[in-house]
Amino acid sequence: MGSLAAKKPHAVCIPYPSQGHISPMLMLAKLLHGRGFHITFVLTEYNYNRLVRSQGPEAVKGLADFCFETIPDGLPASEADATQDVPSLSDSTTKNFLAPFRRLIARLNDYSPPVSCIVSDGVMTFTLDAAREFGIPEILFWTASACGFLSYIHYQQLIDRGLIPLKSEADMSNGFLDTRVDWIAGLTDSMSLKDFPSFIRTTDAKDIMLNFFLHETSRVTMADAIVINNFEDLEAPALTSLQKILPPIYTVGPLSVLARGAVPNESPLAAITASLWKEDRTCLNWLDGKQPASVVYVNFGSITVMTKEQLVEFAWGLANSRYNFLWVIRPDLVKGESAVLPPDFMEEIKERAFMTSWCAQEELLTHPAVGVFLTHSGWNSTLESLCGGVPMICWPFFGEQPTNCKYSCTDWGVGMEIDKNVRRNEVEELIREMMGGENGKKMREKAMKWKESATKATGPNGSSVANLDRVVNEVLRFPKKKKMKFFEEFKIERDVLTPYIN
Ligand SMILES: O=c1ccn([C@@H]2O[C@H](COP(=O)(O)OP(=O)(O)O[C@H]3O[C@H](CO)[C@@H](O)[C@H](O)[C@H]3O)[C@@H](O)[C@H]2O)c(=O)[nH]1
Repeated sequence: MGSLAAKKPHAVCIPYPSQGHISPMLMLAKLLHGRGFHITFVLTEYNYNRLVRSQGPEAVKGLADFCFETIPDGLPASEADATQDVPSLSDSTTKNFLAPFRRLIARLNDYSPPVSCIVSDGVMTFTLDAAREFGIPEILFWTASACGFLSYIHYQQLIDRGLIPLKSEADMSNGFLDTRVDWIAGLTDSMSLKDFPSFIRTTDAKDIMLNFFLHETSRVTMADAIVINNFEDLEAPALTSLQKILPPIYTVGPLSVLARGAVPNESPLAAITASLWKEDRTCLNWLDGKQPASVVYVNFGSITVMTKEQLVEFAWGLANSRYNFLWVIRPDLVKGESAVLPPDFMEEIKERAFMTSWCAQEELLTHPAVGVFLTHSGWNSTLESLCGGVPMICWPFFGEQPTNCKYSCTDWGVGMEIDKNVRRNEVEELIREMMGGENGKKMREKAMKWKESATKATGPNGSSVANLDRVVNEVLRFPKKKKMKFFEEFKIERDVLTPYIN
């Protein structure tokens, strides 16, 4: 190993193994590479193979100083091009990932610049044990909203107050979820239980996802710093609260904007994308022929599933609105079956719709023809929509999506929610209101304001740029001695936690 290469800081970047986490981590990795880091990007074997199938072998070839490595995910082998079962995968990350991850770092230390820091997904905190063992700093990357993070962190308090787990299944629908939660500093006052990340909706104290988040959030305090895909103006109150209870937390987003132009077009890195499905780029050409703000864009991200009845309600709502629409239907969108739409619907919409199975969403949301985004409120989608100045119709599916939806519809003033039990009339009405009504106009203006704010944060002298430089210089390159006071400050009650783990 040449002496220059040996001196290069080496960051091992490891995302949680699903699309909504891999994409922003890849952007962060590219930004670190641009700041002089040797990068090892760790994928599960399953996702590595998917990336090769969707993008070709070039996608993972990398560069001499930007390498892809794999670890197994501990789940039964599969060649499917579908999102894995989230509870099984999450459970496996806590049980099966540490040993191969540790072996990978030891192996990397033998033949590349020694690993000098870890950049890990915020819900992959097993990596903190490896960082301790190798005596290197680690930052956690929280890929979702600050309001989502703050809500997850308070799961334990919801348990302590006897609010969760739910006492019976009836609590899901008898109004109990409307219970106000107005005692968490930094969360909007009108929060109720239904706005919390969805894993509280269980009667089982041993529920895998409830316990996964209790476990993960109890360990985040061990990190040297936390970075979040966000910008200061959007979530100031939640960020201020998080700052009081966590290690230093830095907003470094929206990464999709910050990463734009960070890699020169001629660099082989520019072509590397993390899309696990093959992108259909022809939809961008279809949009080119449409009037400004005249198209409804529909996409539910990489994990959402629905019943075929729900699919049909969305379909007729879209058709009856009479607007043009571009609908991305993932092959695994409908639970347990393929997504088949009625022939009369296909006939009805053939002149004014474009349907495909996966697209270059971030690019698409900056297209002037897009008027509204019908979304599941995943955090990347929400940010990409704000960065495109596009208001949203929200149909949250799970995780912190109800929290993102709540904020989109209230504090950020950019969204309207569709009832879980989706009906075609409601879809039609909301589309009409958003595309042609007074509310839609106001929300579009508000979304444009957030777009300006995001552009400012990621532009020259922007807060996200400055924050990224601070993390790089103060934490990753020249780490100070670890401060262990956070545990005491936050008072995580491990004894209370224990019964809920395992
Ligand atoms: O046709 C498509 C559909 C999606 N995407 C991209 O895929 C990502 C999807 O991410 P997101 O909108 O956050 O949705 P999920 O895939 O559902 O994301 C998971 O991860 C997010 C970040 O932690 C969480 O906010 C969500 O709740 C969680 O479900 C985005 O960058 C999209 O641009 C495409 O490029 N093309």
